[in-house]
Amino acid sequence: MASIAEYYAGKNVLITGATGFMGKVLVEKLLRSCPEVKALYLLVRPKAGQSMQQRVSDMMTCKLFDRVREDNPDFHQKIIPISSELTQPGLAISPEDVEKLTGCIDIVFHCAATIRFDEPLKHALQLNVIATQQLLSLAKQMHHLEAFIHISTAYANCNRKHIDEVIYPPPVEPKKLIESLEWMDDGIVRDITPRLIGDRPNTYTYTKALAEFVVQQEQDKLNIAIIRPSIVGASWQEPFPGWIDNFNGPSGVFIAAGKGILRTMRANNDAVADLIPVDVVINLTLSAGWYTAVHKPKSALVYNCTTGGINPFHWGEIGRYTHHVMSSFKRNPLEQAFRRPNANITSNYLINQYWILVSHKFPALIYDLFLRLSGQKPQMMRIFNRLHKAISLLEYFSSQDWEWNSENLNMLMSQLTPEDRKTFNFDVRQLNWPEYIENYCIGTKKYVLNEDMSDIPAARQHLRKLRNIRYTFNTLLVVFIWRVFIARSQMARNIWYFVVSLCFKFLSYFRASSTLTN
Ligand SMILES: CCCCC/C=C\C/C=C\CCCCCCCC(=O)SCCNC(=O)CCNC(=O)[C@H](O)C(C)(C)COP(=O)(O)OP(=O)(O)OC[C@H]1O[C@@H](n2cnc3c(N)ncnc32)[C@H](O)[C@@H]1OP(=O)(O)O
Ligand SMILES: NC(=O)C1=CN([C@@H]2O[C@H](COP(=O)(O)OP(=O)(O)OC[C@H]3O[C@@H](n4cnc5c(N)ncnc54)[C@H](OP(=O)(O)O)[C@@H]3O)[C@@H](O)[C@H]2O)C=CC1
Repeated sequence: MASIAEYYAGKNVLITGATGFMGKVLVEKLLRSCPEVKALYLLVRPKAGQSMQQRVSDMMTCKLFDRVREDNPDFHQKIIPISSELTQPGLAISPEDVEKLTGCIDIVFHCAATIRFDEPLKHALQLNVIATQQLLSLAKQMHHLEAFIHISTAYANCNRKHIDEVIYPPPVEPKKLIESLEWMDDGIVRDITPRLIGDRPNTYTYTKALAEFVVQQEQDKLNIAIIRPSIVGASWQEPFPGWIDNFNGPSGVFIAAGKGILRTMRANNDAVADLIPVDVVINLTLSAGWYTAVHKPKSALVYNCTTGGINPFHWGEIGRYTHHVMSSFKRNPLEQAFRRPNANITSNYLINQYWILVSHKFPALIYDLFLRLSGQKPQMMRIFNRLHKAISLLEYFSSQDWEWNSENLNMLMSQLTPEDRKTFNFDVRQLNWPEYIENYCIGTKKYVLNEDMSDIPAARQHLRKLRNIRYTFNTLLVVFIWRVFIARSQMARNIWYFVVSLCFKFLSYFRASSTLTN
């Protein structure tokens, strides 16, 4: 039987969401580990004044592609951008491109989605469900299609505690919902959204669940697999450790903590932090593509791609044992930190609120006052308000535990040759969490914030300065409080005089004894 790389040799692959975090890693891995792949057709839209060609060219200059560039400097010849806006009818693909795609595509990877937790329902539905439906219609017209791989999320069914590798009945029939929302204006949709999403926390998980159902409806006509990753984090090994390019999920939290902005967060210390490295997800995705095309399972296979049941890591291990995120950022500090990194995790609402007041709002207020007095625009309170909004949306995921079944993932691993198991490694039993978190933190510094590692001595110096400012501030605060206290209490005054006279006596004694010895 063909190995994975042999299977992809000569194949034309269609990828949506290639400019996104996971899409880029998928493109890179295909080019690097399946060098005989014929062509990658990427559905890309123009964005922020850049044409789709410009965006794809920029993407290929990214450091992520360094290894591919070394192996094959002409790799860009295999990349064919296709203009497409997924929220438009027919995905806004030109008739000529539709003809080209239907004539040549062998396998589809559908990664594109809106992953925002606060996305208005209509837009999330348009992109995550309707676009998936349209892509499936296009896929059905493809003459040689062998597999359709849909990227979902392990949290699509987060209203359940135990999640099997099955497609659960949708909360509502997608077609009916689409029809009903069509005539409603945005205000009405916003008002009824909480009732519609029910026990799910946001429109993202709700629409991803609907998308799974839409995909399942096509399982008789197409060879389908669904990949459900949990919280996708920086790369573990490939193409190099710690690659990450966004603020989503834990990355933004780590950065905010490293910058000394985030000092407290609500999470259940004992709950599993189900992080999964992006390279693991992509290795599983490519393996599932191979298996689906070669073995053509009778019905769509779902692969829960999680770590909790295999190699668990807990939120408490990030927060409580300071050798992880905090110590990593002390060893490799971020530039221009607001305060020294020192974040704590608590599951207690009141304690968290207390620390938000003392460690977030109070310093922000003082800093903004300082900015105002020095003629600058206050900004810290605004930053904290945004941080609190983001954190409140993440807390749902950091405060609970889920249990995912991973039978299909294990079955797939057993089907791989020993060589493929190494090249397309998705065995997270070997993942060393402290090392992974350290590389993750360094990755946020290098690839998200684009900070130079050679600036670390200056960043350390800045942290020392912050520590001295803190000591000075604390001393002044104690003296101030004491002075206020002294002004109001005779007993405090007596204690103060006693301490001062004791110090005075000690100094005189010290001076006298040093005069004698001289
Ligand atoms: C030290 C102890 C730490 C312990 C805790 C660690 C981890 C956190 C806990 C839980 C993580 C759970 C994650 C669950 C994931 C579920 C899995 C999934 O299936 S999907 C994908 C996950 N999706 C997301 O993570 C998206 C979440 N984000 C959003 O929904 C939105 O970004 C938002 C939070 C609602 C904020 O929206 P807003 O409009 O205010 O901002 P923008 O997103 O438009 O961003 C504007 C601008 O700011 C930059 N940005 C974004 N976030 C941050 C940040 N945290 N810090 C700094 N800067 C940030 C962003 O890049 C934009 O910049 P620019 O305009 O230049 O592009
Ligand atoms: N990141 C995570 O933690 C997790 C992600 N997932 C799933 O993985 C998949 C990929 O996520 P991730 O890479 O992190 O997401 P990103 O937000 O990084 O990427 C989203 C991709 O979708 C594309 N896209 C969005 N809207 C449109 C549109 N209207 N037309 C064309 N393309 C569009 C984006 O293109 P553009 O650059 O033009 O905006 C981008 O390429 C998603 O399906 C997500 O649900 C699942 C679990 C966890």
